[in-house]
Amino acid sequence: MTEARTTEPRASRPLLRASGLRKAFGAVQACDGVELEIASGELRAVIGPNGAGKTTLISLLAGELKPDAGQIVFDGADITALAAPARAQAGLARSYQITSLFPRFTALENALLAVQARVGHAFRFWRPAAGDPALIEPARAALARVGLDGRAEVPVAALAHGEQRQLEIALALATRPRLLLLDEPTAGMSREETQAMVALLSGLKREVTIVLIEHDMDAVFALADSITVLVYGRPIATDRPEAIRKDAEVRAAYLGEEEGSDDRPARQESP
Ligand SMILES: Nc1ncnc2c1ncn2[C@@H]1O[C@H](COP(=O)(O)OP(=O)(O)OP(=O)(O)O)[C@@H](O)[C@H]1O
Repeated sequence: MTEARTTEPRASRPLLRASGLRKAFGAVQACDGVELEIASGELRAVIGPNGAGKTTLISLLAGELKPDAGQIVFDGADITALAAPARAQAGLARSYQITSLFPRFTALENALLAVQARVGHAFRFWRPAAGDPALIEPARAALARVGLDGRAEVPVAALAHGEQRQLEIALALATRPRLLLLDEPTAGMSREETQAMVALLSGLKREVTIVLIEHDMDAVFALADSITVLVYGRPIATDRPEAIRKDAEVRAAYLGEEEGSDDRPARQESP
């Protein structure tokens, strides 16, 4: 790891700091000089119109995309040059927008694979760890944490969509992250499933620092401690939810509302 540690005292420094982060795809500047500070224990929502660069930002933070410029410091260490697996080992986990589960394996088998990856058995694939309590216990605990303990033996393909999304979060938790990056955890969910996901994330708050990309504004305003609004790859505002709700520039740029037309933002859905 590149150990360019800062001299800042741990208590006062942010858990994650991105500075001058840039990423272009051809002529599209998807991430255009992003500055971001995430405090330990906070739940930060990142919102913005389609194509604003939210997923690109998460991929840069997770180490799945290499920035053209900029720096990412996690817990005082410069992780900019680290690939995704090393960032996961350092405590930075991503849960995916597109499902990354093994559909024919059970929920428990999927969780076991995530725990195996954490303890360094990732490439002894597929050696079921069914008899190993050191793996089974954390795998079952991760399932219980997301409310799937009763569904451990069910193949992923037979789980409801909402349960699959819960399982994705369990897999991320199985790596014992300090920072969890969530890309649209409620995408494609029914109203009831969304409510269950909001309850789950509400329970996880404080246990783990969370950066949440989300289009469902009810979920965002229910969960976020603070909100960053991205437009054309740039944060145009970062503030507490009440202030974001009232911010005229945010409403004009993102929420598409006439100033003062409503007392809360319109709900935006994924396409
Ligand atoms: N791999 C890629 N190759 C080329 N262009 C890309 C790639 N990934 C993203 N882009 C472009 O970068 C811009 C930002 O995309 P990104 O997916 O990060 O936005 P987003 O805010 O997550 O959008 P959405 O809300 O629709 O998921 C878009 O113009 C998109 O077309």
